[in-house]
Amino acid sequence: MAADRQQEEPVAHHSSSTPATANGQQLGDPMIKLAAGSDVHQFDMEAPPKHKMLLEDIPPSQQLNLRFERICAYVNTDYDTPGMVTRLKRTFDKTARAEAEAKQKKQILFSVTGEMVPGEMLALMGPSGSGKTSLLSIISGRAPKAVTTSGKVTSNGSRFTKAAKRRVGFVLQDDLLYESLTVWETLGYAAALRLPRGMSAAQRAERVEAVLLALGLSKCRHTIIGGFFRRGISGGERKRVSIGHELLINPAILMLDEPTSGLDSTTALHLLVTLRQLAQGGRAIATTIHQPSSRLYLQLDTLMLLAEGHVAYYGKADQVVSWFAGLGFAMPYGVNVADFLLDLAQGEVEGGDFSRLAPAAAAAGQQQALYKQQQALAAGEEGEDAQQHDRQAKHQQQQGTAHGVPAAPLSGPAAIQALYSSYETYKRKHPGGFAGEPQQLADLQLALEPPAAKKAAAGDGKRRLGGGGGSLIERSLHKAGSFLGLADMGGDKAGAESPKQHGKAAAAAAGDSDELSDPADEEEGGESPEFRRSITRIWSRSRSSSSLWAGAPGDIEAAAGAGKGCSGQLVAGMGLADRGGASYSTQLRVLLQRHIKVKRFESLSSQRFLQGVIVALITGMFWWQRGRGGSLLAASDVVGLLFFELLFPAFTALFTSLFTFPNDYRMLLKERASGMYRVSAFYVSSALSDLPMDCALPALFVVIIYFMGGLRLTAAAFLSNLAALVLNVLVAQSMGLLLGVAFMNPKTAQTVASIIMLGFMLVGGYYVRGIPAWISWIRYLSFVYWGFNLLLKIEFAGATYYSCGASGLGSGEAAAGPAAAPCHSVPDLQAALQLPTDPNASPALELGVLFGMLVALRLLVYYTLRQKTKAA
Ligand SMILES: Nc1ncnc2c1ncn2[C@@H]1O[C@H](COP(=O)(O)OP(=O)(O)OP(=O)(O)O)[C@@H](O)[C@H]1O
Repeated sequence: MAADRQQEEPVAHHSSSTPATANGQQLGDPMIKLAAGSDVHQFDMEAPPKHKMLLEDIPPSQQLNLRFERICAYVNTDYDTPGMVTRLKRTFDKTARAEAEAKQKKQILFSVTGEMVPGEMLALMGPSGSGKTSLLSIISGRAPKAVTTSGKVTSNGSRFTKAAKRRVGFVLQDDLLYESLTVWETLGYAAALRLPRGMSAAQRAERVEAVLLALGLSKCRHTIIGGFFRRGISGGERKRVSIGHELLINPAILMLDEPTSGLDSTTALHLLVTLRQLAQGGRAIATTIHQPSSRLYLQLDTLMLLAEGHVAYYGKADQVVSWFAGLGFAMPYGVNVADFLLDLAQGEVEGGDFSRLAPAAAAAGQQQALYKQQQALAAGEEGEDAQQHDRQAKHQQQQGTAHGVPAAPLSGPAAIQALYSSYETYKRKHPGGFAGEPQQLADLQLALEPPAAKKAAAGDGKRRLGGGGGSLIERSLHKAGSFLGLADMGGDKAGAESPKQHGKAAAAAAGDSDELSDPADEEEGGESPEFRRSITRIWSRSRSSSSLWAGAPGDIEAAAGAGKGCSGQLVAGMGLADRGGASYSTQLRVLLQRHIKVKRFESLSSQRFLQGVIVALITGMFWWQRGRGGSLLAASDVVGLLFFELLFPAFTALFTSLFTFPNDYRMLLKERASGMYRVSAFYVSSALSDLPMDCALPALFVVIIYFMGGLRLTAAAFLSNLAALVLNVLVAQSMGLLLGVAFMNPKTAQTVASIIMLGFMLVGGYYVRGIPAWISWIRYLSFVYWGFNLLLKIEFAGATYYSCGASGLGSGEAAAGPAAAPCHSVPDLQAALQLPTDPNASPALELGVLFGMLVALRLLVYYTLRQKTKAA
């Protein structure tokens, strides 16, 4: 195929040849532009010459051939009831656990085998829900844990190692990018994290430039990605940035999930042209694609059509029409090939020639035909319908002799089954199961056709490939004709043919036009990279196929586990990709910078500041200079002030941090899957990036209320108060992070957090003093309790307060003092104010417990985050 493309290069002069038309479409132009390598770039406004545009080719020695064998996948048919109760039940109740395990599994992929070959673009097509995304995520090692898989994935015939996985670029269906970063920043940070540590900053910048150029993103390099609230780059540009993110590492394998969805057809074409060029540079590319236009379809090399999780076709993209025509499903005239394929895979196309179909397919057809007959009889068909039915019955007698089945057109589930059964039959006879090479197509005829036809087909197979002659562009146009349902690119007969005739003619045309060139021709001009690539491809295909299909046909079924053709083993070596190229310190630095940049538009920070200042001012007004009073009454108010000073910043920090990891979780999973950094680097940098704000807010709060409230006026007391508050805030924040990461659902986390905080507040030592002994231990779990005790010690240690007047609290405390009778100093402040701790005792215990809590919670957060990323 690569060799074919090489031949297609020097054909610019053919651009003046008569463009063929089908359905009013100009066929010639796109083909000619695509075939003529240099003209391709006229699609791109800012495209530089080709040699500059693309990343460096992958040398043959570094190319990767990814083979996936007998991939099966299962999911639960029933959803998991979310929530803590279910989880607790599962943990402690054996029956509930058994029930959960026994939940019925639905098979979504059925023994799918194929390969990604360097130099080729494999398209996964199929109706929605046919399993395209699942297959792609399984072979890339990114399948969610909820999907049970079996089968085998190998690269270059060996285990798909972590090192090999690092060379895989995977573009998700949804573009997962930070909205507040610019295009340049997005790619720049990714380059800093993903490229080998040996690369200099200048080399990395060069790589980013190359990617920007290759994807036509230079113009929007300084535009932010944007999102719902802040407009940024366009949808097409977003998609290209996502692809660029993966291209940075110059991957040997690139997988893309629906890269063209949401794009207009021209932008989608630009994208596929670029992808095709990247493939030609020695990369193996696989992409799921929904409904490509004819122009887009022409970019595809290999096609795997999935129908309800089964392979209905796997082979050359330009042979698919003839393949299905050969099975009796002719493409109607004027239909886009992609539409036709999707209709087929959904059983929307009537057809099926039982004399050629596999026994299983024929059986399905037989059932359907019998059913139809019964229905027709029951309905008492009359007139034209009855005659037609009669004609069909006669036709069945003539055609259906091969398998002894009636021949009525198939549709619906029977047609789908017929399609994949036929492919499975073919696969058993053909190592590797790759359809569409001319010789194999000839074999298909031999395998499926009645004996009389075999002789002629065998004769055809002996014809010298390429004997049909004609220029490359003619052959290319011929191919286009077969895609679009034209039997003859001259266009004189095509329009007049019936769909059935047309299908057969298309089959013949495609068989003629897709002939491999003689390798000797290629060697005339020396061994070109394209030629080497094609050799690699052929070598790798033959090698892998021999290892795969060494057993006799039917071995797969014999080895079946839970499903047909499934080994029942988990896919080997499907762990996360290895670490990224950057050193740990670089990861920390780059992630820290990125975290800070990502928050550049966060109005939350200024809102939190404003909120803190206003609340502090109100508090200061209410407690205005109460700390200066010296009376027991003033001391009592100060206790309240200290408790509030502690609670407010702790609450704010805890509830804000609940969102930290749930917001970043998907990004973390995506980037971890690419091995960009360690979870710990992400975690530490995230915590560090929050630190300035976490310290600045309580500091501001403390400064305002400390002096307005008239608390102890010594530097040591002020700084200690501030430090204690920051420590407490960090503990509260860690608790918020833990709840956030444990539930990953901010709503649930909020509910749990409010219960916990309320509990901690109540047992904190201010509201309830006489907690029943059996439950009083709970306060030791409360960081509020320890923080409050610490603040009390800082404020009241060694201080003298006076009890004045009959109440013992006094009201004229401003003038109070030893001289103001009847005031007297209070010997035991703890007893007088019912404090939870002795203010004169050492604060070491409180400090130790709070530090311990901080460390323990942070470790727990890290552990939980790791577990979550592993389990995802
Ligand atoms: N984790 C899961 N839990 C339950 N069902 C799942 C899960 N993942 C996939 N499926 C089911 O598997 C089938 C294939 O899904 P998949 O997303 O692979 O299809 P698709 O061909 O990519 O569809 P689309 O084109 O709409 O993206 C669907 O029926 C889907 O509902």
